[in-house]
Amino acid sequence: MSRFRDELWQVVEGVYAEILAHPFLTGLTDGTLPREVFRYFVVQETHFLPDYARALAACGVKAADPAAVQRFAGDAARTVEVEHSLHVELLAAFGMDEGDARGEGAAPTTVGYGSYLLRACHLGTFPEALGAIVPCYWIYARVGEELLKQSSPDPLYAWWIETYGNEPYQETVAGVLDLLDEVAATLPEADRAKLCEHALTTARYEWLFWDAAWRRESWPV
Ligand SMILES: Cc1ncc(CN)c(N)n1
Repeated sequence: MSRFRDELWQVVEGVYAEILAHPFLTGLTDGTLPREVFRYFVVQETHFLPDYARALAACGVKAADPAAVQRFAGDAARTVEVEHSLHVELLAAFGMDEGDARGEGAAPTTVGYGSYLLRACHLGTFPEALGAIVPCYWIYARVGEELLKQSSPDPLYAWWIETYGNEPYQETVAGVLDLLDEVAATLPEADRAKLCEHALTTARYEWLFWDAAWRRESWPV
């Protein structure tokens, strides 16, 4: 039986292929990614992750099913516990703390991506919120799984890869994809199309986020 996730993957897979081919990601696995580019990425993650956690919590508010409410509320908390903490530890490896990261400010792509997620999760329906949020989970899980096959000679990069490639993160994402299939089965075609549109936009933002780090994007004025 065909699953909605397979349909959705067809929508984002071209973007995912570009992500895997991006020099930021190939540089993570072969260890050639300049540390300064990774440091920039970690700083931007410390700006992004609180908005991501807020978007997850807002997505949970929209869910009708108590199990879905619990999932997104729990994932909002885990984002802070696991992902944000990882990035605070990575900052420490660069001799920085959260205050230093805040001092560097959020780049245009970070502001744009966080704002888009918050907008979709606050102003959209539950399926729209889900569409916007799913690529954040799924693309990181696929990237983690793929990169873990090679890992990295750089211990900092290997640590980052393991967080997303390892079982706990993969299991979390598998649960969200089961939920996605269940929800999509109840939706009219027009709502599924909207869900896919949001997913394509956030998948593109995922590419942009890595690309912005690669370019060390800053506000031009
Ligand atoms: C930009 C971005 N997107 C997704 C994830 C995975 N939660 C993340 N940590 N950062």
